[in-house]
Amino acid sequence: MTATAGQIGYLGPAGSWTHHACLELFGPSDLVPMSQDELIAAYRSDTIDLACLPIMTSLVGATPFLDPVLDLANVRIVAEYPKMLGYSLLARHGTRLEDVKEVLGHPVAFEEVKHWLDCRLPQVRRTATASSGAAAQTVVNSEALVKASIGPKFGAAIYGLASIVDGIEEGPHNVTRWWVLGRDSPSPTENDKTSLLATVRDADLASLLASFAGAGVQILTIYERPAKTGLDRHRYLIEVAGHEMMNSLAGLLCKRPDIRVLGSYPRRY
Ligand SMILES: O=C(O)C(=O)Cc1ccccc1
Repeated sequence: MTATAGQIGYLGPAGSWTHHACLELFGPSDLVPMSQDELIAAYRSDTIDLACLPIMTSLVGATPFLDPVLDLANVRIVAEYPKMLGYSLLARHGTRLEDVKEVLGHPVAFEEVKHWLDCRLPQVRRTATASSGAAAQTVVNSEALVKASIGPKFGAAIYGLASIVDGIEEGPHNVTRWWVLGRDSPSPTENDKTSLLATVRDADLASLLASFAGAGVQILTIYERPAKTGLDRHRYLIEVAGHEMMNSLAGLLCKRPDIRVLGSYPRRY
């Protein structure tokens, strides 16, 4: 799928959780479904204005989308979007639960419904797909009434499927967090968050953290990610309260040019 400037790329196809998030955030106009690689490439080459990706969930932690975003040389996070997800099992009309021989879904989705699948469909084959939308699309194109997909219920309306069981997620605590990537950080508000990236040797981690405390910058959370250059060095996604224009944070960033700003945006949780 190609896109022109002015459009919003999302992990597609239609019926994915990311489609669902984008409909809530932006409405239906200008949304362009893409694969993960297409989305990253389109954002990098400026052929879309915004890119929406799920980067972590409260059950699974970092998703496979986080590191490719952190790998981008130029990235601006312009919004975050947290959402509690309720999963459904979708199948072609006429399929009964006892007919299902194969369940399709995104690997992250499988972890979020693992408990239900282990209890109710323990013998059924689990097949990974690129998204919940791709899973629903495969099910609607299948011949026999033996496949089902896991994902948002609205996929049933999009593909003419039936929702045969709702509420199969492990919950009610499973929240997914999306980032919207754009070009310019939004102006400061009363309640912002800034995402930072630093790669340091393990021996230098304590002094990195001390520099935040010394500047009076409140760390909200730290995600350790592989630096990919050896075992004794890690990449840290550090999220702090406030906007990058805030004096305390701006002062810290002046003193520590090794800390990269990924974006400042209104804090949603
Ligand atoms: O598979 C999808 O529909 C996605 O958009 C990715 C995803 C998978 C699981 C939880 C949240 C997002």
